[in-house]
Amino acid sequence: MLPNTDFTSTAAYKYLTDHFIDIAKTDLKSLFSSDNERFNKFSFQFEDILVDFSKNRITDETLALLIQLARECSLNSAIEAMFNGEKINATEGRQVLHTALRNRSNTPVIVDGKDVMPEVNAVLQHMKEFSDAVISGAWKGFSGKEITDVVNIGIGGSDLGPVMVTEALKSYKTRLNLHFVSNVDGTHIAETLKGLNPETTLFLVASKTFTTQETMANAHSAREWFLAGGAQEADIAKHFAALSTNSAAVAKFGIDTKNMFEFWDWVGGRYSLWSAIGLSIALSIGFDNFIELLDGAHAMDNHFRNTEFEENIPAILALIGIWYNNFFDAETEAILPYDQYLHRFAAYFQQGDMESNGKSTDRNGNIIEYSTGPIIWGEPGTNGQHAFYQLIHQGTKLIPCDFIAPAQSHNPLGEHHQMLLSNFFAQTEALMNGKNYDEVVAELKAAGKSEAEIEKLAPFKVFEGNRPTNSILVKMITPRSLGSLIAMYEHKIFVQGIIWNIYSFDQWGVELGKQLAGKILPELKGNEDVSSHDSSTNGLINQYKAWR
Ligand SMILES: O=P(O)(O)OC[C@H]1O[C@@](O)(CO)[C@@H](O)[C@@H]1O
Repeated sequence: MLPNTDFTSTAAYKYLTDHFIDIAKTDLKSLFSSDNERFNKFSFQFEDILVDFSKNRITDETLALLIQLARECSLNSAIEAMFNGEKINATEGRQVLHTALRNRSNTPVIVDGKDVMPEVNAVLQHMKEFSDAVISGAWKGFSGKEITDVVNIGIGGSDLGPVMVTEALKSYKTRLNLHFVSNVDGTHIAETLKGLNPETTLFLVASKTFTTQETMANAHSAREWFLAGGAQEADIAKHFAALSTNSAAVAKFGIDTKNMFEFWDWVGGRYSLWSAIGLSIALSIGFDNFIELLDGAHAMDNHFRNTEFEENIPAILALIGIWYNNFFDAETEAILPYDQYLHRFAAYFQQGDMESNGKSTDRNGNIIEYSTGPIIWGEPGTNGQHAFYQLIHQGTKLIPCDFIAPAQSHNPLGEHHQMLLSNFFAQTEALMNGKNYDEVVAELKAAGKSEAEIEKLAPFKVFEGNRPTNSILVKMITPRSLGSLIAMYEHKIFVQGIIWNIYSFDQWGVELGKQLAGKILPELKGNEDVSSHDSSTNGLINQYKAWR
């Protein structure tokens, strides 16, 4: 069982709350000027990943208290409960074992009395054989041609992870062209299928439940498109594979279960890219690179499980996040990758974080009185600088930011990478140091501005500074380092859920909308006006009917 501590009743929380004014009176500029060792003290290197959390509003005292908070919330026993396969996803009665999918040391992982590693490895072997065959061209379509295009049909955790990883690792791409269809909006599959050839297209229907409305609708449309292209029912086996836990539903759809890649209920959708859901990744970058991805995550798992919290990177990032979320009332966190290949990284963790910790009921079933999961958002740098950095620098909201960048680019073109990195380094420095009034006045004077102009303009050019950031510098984004980076954030999310005393691995909040959509869908069929809802919903539906 998970620990069940109300973190607001802990001694650490009480001390942090009672002394917040003093503890939070941290001026980053003075913290750095008074401690030459601050960077060395508040940064850790994990393999080829440097995590610099020194530009945060923390002191030794703050960090010690936050770590005490983690200990008072029995974080260690919670970590062991997860890795040991306890049913910590209590409302669904399931274990949480995405770590077993990348358990490259193959130590036994017992689920309901049975070591699951043999079946994990069997699926990996099946994924290897299949991806090798398709990539090599040995796998032929119904007209004898090799596959050129792979379409992954899935949504949420059956889409976001594969999209993010295949984009992030585009430099490792095989000859196959990967496409992703997720939205039930017909445009998504219509646009995707344009220009594809049924003879050389392979569909992966990715769905843990194999019941998700969007995915089933897209899969049926893909099937119709395929059969309309000259193929017979029997040819489906050569062009459709299923990634799911639900073999009965797969068979009912008409996919040969020999082409089914299984995973299990103890894998959460948003934690499933390491599973059969990662088949599109293996096809995109090759199976060996997919294994590298797993290796990197496994290395981070070992770090997280075996490192004291004082040097535990996911735990420290989690605790710093709680410091801002629960003591500074920050409501969002920005993930800002200075790497165009990582352009879907923040989107991935919108599901990863917000579907895990967007909860308001604690593990006792009581309504929570404190803040839990942050709003995750972000775009690659430098684009974000030309879109929303105004607010981050001079807005009224505190937005803790994670800046991520690779030291080495996969596209070393002229000075581009140095320009990118100069911005990466400058932004966190600017957010920390700001620019005070006197500095602004001096700058305007040097620019020849009159006293009147200076008096008018200066207030608008002041930067408060003291705005916190983490800097994550990766030697190069490789399958291994990306695997470690993803696992680092997964464990950060886990730690925060434990301390907030919530269940991070169910997602009941996605059900009500789906339920109501199921009721409205049949009402949209006929032409008669509807009156079964509130006046807004009735009005909208009836106007739709009038216009369609
Ligand atoms: O993989 P599947 O079962 O089709 O679910 C897709 C997604 O739908 C959810 O919103 C759950 O309903 C996400 O948690 C999940 O990743």
